[in-house]
Amino acid sequence: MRGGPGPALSVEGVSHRFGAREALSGVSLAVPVGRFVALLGPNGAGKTTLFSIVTRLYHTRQGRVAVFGHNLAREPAQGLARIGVVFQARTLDTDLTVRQNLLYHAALHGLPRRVAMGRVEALLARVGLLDRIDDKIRVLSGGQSRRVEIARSLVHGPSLLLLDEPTVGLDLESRADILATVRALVRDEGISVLWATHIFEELQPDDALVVLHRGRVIADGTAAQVAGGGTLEAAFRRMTALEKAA
Ligand SMILES: Nc1ncnc2c1ncn2[C@@H]1O[C@H](COP(=O)(O)OP(=O)(O)OP(=O)(O)O)[C@@H](O)[C@H]1O
Repeated sequence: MRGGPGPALSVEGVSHRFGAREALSGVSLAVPVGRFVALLGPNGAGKTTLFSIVTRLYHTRQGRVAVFGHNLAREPAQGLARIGVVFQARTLDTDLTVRQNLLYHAALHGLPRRVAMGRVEALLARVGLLDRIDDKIRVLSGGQSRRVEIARSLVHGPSLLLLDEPTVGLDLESRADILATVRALVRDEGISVLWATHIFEELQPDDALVVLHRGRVIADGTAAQVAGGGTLEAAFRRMTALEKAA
């Protein structure tokens, strides 16, 4: 089932501290159903902390997070079942094959093996890696491993995909490839996506964009609106300079 009440992801007034350090301060954003939303912020902006809250790795004490209308504080299982995640750090077992990694993930989600086998093959075809299904992860390139992680994140049939800087460390071609794969999931399958990045060039003018800086949302709109007629990078520098001066 896709859709349901409310946006795919709704974050309202979320704050988080690590001791004295405030990593997030009153962050609100939404990922509408079937949209690609970019969360743009430099290192340390709070992107990973936000992902950790949305995936319930960290407990939210302040604010509210809802996934397809399920408040994660009250209905965590229903909300989390709809989420697929590609973490910033690599999380595949390099000594197992592509197939074994994905089947293992499917088993963790309680999928019957026969259903899982079919789904794994379909997803690998989707990310262009069906011919590598019996290769060990260790022989794949960085970009190919990322595509396997994207396939794995979809094995349990989520409708909201969270990707935390999935293109970091990849060459230009692999970056473009990963981005195209994810945009196709949005366009063809109606998956809702929150894509965290610090790379301005990954955005298209009509992408929905949330700019995070030092734990606060400093801009929200389409990339073209936020860029304000210039480049996104120039707009970002202007906004953060204004903040420093304030
Ligand atoms: N476990 C932790 N303990 C203490 N401080 C932390 C912890 N995790 C993150 N922080 C701090 O919280 C702030 C936000 O970090 P976070 O990793 O969320 O940012 P980010 O936008 O994901 O950055 P990056 O692009 O480098 O991953 C930073 O100041 C960071 O040093």
